[in-house]
Amino acid sequence: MSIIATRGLSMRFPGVLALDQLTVDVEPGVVGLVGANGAGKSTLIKILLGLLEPTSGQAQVLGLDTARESMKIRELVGYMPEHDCLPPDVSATEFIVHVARISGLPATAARERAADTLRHVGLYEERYRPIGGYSTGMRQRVKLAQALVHDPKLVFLDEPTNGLDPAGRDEMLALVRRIGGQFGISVLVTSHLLGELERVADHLVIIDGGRLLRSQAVSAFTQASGVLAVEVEEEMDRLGEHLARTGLHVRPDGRLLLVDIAGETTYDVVRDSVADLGLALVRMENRRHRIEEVFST
Ligand SMILES: Nc1ncnc2c1ncn2[C@@H]1O[C@H](COP(=O)(O)OP(=O)(O)OP(=O)(O)O)[C@@H](O)[C@H]1O
Repeated sequence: MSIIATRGLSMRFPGVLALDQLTVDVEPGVVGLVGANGAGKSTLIKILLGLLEPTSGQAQVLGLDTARESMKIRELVGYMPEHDCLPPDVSATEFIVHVARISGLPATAARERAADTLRHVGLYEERYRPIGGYSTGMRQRVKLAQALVHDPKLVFLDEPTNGLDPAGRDEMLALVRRIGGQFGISVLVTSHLLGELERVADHLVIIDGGRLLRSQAVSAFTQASGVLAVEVEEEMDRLGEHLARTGLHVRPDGRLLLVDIAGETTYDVVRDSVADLGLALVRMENRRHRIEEVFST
């Protein structure tokens, strides 16, 4: 079953068409929603949650209609908004227990569930301190915890890496992956950085100006290219010249030699050349496309 299905979804704000006839179906897993700033990502999430009414078209989340069943959708879905408005004077524990109570858990269960959730998102001793003194990374974790505390089937994470330094981004992306893998919760995660979502998503939906550009499994973007990447310990140039003399197209790329595959014999030619020249082969592999390359062509 699709976790998200939209049909001809449009959203017009005064002077801006934020979504333009968007039709897309998404299967369970970690789904990356990619688009430049203003592409319509947050607008789509708000419609899916029933917070905004679309100008036209329909949408379903977990098989539920966003126009008629938004309360049921909110029971089953967690939402980490892009911007935060966390209360500065209470601790993460107090805040998350409060959110758990709002979602209907009794007091003891809410405390247990909040403690588990805060541990899962990587907040430990600091969870007893007031949120006002937290770093951006810690605030993002509190926002993530409030999206997860009611045990949703699906979470919408709107730009979870926003404002984080490279190490903080890596940690947040690892958490996103763990939510999808270890906890078995489907995730719709947005970013304006394609390379970021390429690392954690199973499927990518790419929008531009409110329109669907592509919706495709990450593996389909990164399928094998017709290029062999070869790395030798030393004398890469000598190997390159040797291969060029056999008629192969060769070019250096950092520590790698990229060889256009010209039939099945290419592997043998490279292997034999390395042996003939007495070089040490580090690796030889069929290069995979990087998604960014697919979009730059
Ligand atoms: N409530 C609103 N009123 C008017 N225009 C809006 C409103 N919300 C969004 N927009 C406009 O709709 C377009 C899409 O905005 P949206 O926030 O969905 O983009 P986004 O892809 O999430 O980008 P960002 O990451 O910058 O938030 C933008 O041009 C934005 O200015």
